[in-house]
Amino acid sequence: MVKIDVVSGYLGSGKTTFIKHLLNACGNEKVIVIENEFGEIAIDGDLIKNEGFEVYELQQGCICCSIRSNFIEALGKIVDEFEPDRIIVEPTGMGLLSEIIGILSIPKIKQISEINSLTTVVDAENYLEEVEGFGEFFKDQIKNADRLIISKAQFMNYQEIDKILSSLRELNPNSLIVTQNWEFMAPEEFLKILDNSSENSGKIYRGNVEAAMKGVSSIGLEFTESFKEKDIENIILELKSGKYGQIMRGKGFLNIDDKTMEFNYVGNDCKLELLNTKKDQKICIIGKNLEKEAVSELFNNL
Ligand SMILES: Nc1nc2c(ncn2[C@@H]2O[C@H](COP(=O)(O)OP(=O)(O)OP(=O)(O)O)[C@@H](O)[C@H]2O)c(=O)[nH]1
Repeated sequence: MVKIDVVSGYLGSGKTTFIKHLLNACGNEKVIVIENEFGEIAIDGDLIKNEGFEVYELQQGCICCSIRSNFIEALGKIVDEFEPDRIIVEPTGMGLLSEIIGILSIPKIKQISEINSLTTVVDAENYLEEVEGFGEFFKDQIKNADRLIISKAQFMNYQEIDKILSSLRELNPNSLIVTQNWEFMAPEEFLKILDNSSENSGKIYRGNVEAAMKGVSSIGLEFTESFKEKDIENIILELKSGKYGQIMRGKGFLNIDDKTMEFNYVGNDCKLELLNTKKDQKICIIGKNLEKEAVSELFNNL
């Protein structure tokens, strides 16, 4: 039986980062990662392929709803063709863990695989704010998990972490909760989190996300010309202003002053990190009431 590990979590919570740590401990296993992206431009798959791992990408919709059948087909195909020991599934940040559990429980999938772990990554820096507007997503992802992994805990103080912990415990009293700073964890510890047994209530909670999903869309942009640092700083300020809609996530690769940078917009903050490999320039932006044309002009009319 192929083990399936689902790594869910809200937009930008740290799912791909967690998976990258985890893969470093899977040396002797044949692992395939299924990456699901909400938008038409794939970013996470590139980040994992960069590290030399096998990735199967499913784009333009969530595997839990609009491209559910593609997910079922992909699982069958991966098991048949690659015979992996383990499949790690990263749903989109808007994915519903309840629906994914439902899919993994259909007889056709249960015959070839078994759920090993249901992890939800919780972003310590943004959780309390984001849960206000997107509570039903969080409830679905947190209540149905058997492991809750807190990311970016090192940036918070004890009182803030306590507040997050009591909120998580209220939603899910049984699950394992990990608050360690990832930078000090050995890769094997990440794997142990998934492979040691843990519990959840066994009841499936279905989030009612219709209201939270209203007006959410994404845009994918590709570029050939390099950017100047000053231009990107201005673009980030503009995106933060709210004039272009509520930016929920931005990610991708940009050439800035001849350097390849990873662009990461999470919460209301944006980070640019230097990459060692050259990349095609592309970004994906997800937002509520997104002014797509204006966003495109912002990047293209410099
Ligand atoms: N320092 C630090 N940064 C983190 C941690 N987890 C995530 N990040 C940063 O948070 C940003 C988003 O992380 P990703 O791993 O891409 O998040 P994601 O959940 O895969 O994002 P989506 O798939 O787009 O929803 C990146 O800039 C990461 O470097 C952490 O524990 N520590």
